[in-house]
Amino acid sequence: MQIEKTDLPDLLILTPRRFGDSRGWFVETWNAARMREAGLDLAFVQDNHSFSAQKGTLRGLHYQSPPRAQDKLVRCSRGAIWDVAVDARRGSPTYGRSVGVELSAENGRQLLVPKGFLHGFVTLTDDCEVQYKCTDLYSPQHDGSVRWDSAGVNWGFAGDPVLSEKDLAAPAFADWQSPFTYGETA
Ligand SMILES: Cc1cn([C@H]2C[C@H](O)[C@@H](COP(=O)(O)OP(=O)(O)O[C@H]3O[C@H](C)C(=O)[C@H](O)[C@H]3O)O2)c(=O)[nH]c1=O
Repeated sequence: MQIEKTDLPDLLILTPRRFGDSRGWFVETWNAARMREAGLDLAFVQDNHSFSAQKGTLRGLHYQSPPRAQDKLVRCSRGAIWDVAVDARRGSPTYGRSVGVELSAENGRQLLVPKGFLHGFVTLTDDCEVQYKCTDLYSPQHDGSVRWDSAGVNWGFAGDPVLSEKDLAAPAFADWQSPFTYGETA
């Protein structure tokens, strides 16, 4: 598994090895032992899978607040997305900074989004499928959003995205009180 650092120290890009042959390819999209070997000992408890029909669909920026914060391991299994994480940990030297990376069925890259980061993506193709593992179960009362266009994120996307009502109504980053503190496991 290839591990790449990003401009945000705790945000990593993982690319598991693909075994190609005349039929196509095979990949272990997640392997607990391999993650542990890499010092990434995360206990995932829920798998999510979303389908977005239209290019330009934007889901985010989302989080679950402590004590139900989630680490996420995100991949795109059909089409392509611009996947984004924003450091929302108060006191972090990179607070408010974001990183975006293209995840696609073709490149097989995965973004590891730690607790304390807002997460979102915009689809770069029609018919996009995104799958991600979470280290805590869904908890609606801890589920929160911040407006997609309020955290200085470069989405690499012009025009109006397709948004849910919830995301349209989300507070701006500047008006939002982050529940995360740097150095505390959320
Ligand atoms: C997240 C979630 C949602 N749901 C239900 C609740 C709603 O009835 C429906 C759609 O939920 P939502 O509009 O929050 O889905 P997304 O906009 O894709 O939200 C996700 O998108 C961004 C990119 C994330 O990182 C989060 O995992 C998550 O917030 O699925 C569940 O039953 N379980 C879940 O874990």
